[in-house]
Amino acid sequence: EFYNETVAKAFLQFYEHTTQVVWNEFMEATWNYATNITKKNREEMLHKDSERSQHMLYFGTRARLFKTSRFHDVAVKRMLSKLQNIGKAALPQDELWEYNKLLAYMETTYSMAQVCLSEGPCLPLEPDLQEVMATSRDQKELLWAWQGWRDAVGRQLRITFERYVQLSNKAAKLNGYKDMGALWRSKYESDSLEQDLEQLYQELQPLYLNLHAYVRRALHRHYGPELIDPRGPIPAHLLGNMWAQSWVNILDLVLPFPRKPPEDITKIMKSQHWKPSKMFEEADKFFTSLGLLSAPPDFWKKSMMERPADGREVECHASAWDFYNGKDFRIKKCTEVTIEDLLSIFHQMGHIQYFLQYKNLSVIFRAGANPAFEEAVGSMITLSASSHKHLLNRGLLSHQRQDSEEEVNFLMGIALEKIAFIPFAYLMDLFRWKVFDGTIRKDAYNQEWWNLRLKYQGLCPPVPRTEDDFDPGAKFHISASMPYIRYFISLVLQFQFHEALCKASGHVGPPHRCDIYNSKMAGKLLEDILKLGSSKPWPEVLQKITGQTEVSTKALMTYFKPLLNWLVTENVRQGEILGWPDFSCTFEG
Ligand SMILES: C[C@H](NC(=O)O)C(=O)O
Ligand SMILES: [Zn+2]
Repeated sequence: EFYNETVAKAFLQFYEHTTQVVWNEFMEATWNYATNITKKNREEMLHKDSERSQHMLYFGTRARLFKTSRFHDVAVKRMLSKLQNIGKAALPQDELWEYNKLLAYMETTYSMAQVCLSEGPCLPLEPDLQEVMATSRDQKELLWAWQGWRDAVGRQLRITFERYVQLSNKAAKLNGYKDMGALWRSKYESDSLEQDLEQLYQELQPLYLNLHAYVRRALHRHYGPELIDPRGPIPAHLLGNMWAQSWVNILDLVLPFPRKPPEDITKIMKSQHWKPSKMFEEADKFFTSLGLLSAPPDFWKKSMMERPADGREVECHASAWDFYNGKDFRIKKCTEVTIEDLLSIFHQMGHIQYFLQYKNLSVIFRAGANPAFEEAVGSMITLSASSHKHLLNRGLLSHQRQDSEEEVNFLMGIALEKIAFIPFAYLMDLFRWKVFDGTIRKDAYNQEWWNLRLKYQGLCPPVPRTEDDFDPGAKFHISASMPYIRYFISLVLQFQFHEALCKASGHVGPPHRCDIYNSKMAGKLLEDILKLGSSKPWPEVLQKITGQTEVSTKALMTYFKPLLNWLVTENVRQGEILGWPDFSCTFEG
């Protein structure tokens, strides 16, 4: 009966019916652990995970038995093929148990790590060490936080990570992939993914090189020639962020027109007594203004919007959660009242909106058209939410007009977030794909990580590194085994979405002045694709929203054109060298 489509449909119905309970219990147990890290909650999570894995194994192996080539219903074929990918559930019981324990160990080590001052308090990453990296202008203090974090996390994970790679690859092979990198890439349903990504990177590189050269000059001005070589890489601890993945926090050091500093929105939020709950309501209002759905009661009742004050150990890295019962959706975030966190909440609420829009689909299709779509929704809304027009309209700015110099300052702020991120978002999985396929061997993990950081980001470690270090492990997504190429693709996609929705909203003029707030037309365009979940191949979904089937950098380049013009002029005027021909990392002192 494995040729019989009716049997297949009954099989899928049975899957649907049993899955929601299994997945809901698994999500609850994982949530309980992430928001209260105790041994008991860890055991409960591991137990629920193995139940879910057994369920996946049962249905995954049976889905493989159906001969679907002559089936008519494309959705049935798509569902059966998705069911066959069961990831780590393919591992033998004992190895799955070991794998889940090492995954929990890595993520917990990251979440509980602190860096202790010689005498007195120990500081966690959020908010304390992030705060130091964002606001300190003392390179010794920055180095203390940067090195301390890597000693506390990266070094502890190195051995475990080696075993994680072995078991990941074994699981991937049992799913029919040559290694885990191949399994991760398969989510994009493309046999030219790596070439396409390299092409996108090449198109964006001129933007990055001009920003890098300009920022290097500004840091050279502030920290002096003993720290900054105007023809060399930039030390990685000076960019305002623990991983140098976003440079927004050094805007004050690099402002193109320093006599026209932007208003301090964080200060305005605090003076207006903003609270985390109000930040979530503000983001929710944006979505309902588009005619989209508001977060349901469970969201407001069960989310974790702040780091708990009762001393509980929690995982602070912000994330959005679907509990697979059509009514329970949550965000977990250790929110601080800052503009950076407000924009991060817009991003997370984009995930929630996707969950809400596809909640009536089969559970197999309750995902983004591809992982990058999931990331791009919230980031695209953030482009409107961070516009001068929107912030003014929401009472977070008071200067009515932005003159052309203030506009360059504004675009620089957005570029420090988006353009600085390009090479980081690209190299994170270039590194892991090479680790999984064996190109990068375990005795060179750290050296190879810094080779990529130098090649793509033009960064150097501020102090010498050895193979006792494991600096990639000091980034959440590597400790949490969370793929990252989704953020690189989302970076390009979100500007395509922004352009399409701005057009639908009737916006005329440059894209950086567009705010789709209140546009029901833009909302409808977005709603129609979010409802599809992962039920259709993503090029079809992309075409529905933008008219194109390709990911294209055109919209991003258009958005930053005024800034690139200014940067090129400025860099030529200063006689800047693009890139880092002095490629060796020197260590001051
Ligand atoms: C960009 C990515 N965002 C997220 O995980 O929500 C990060 O934080 O590195
Ligand atoms: Zn996200």
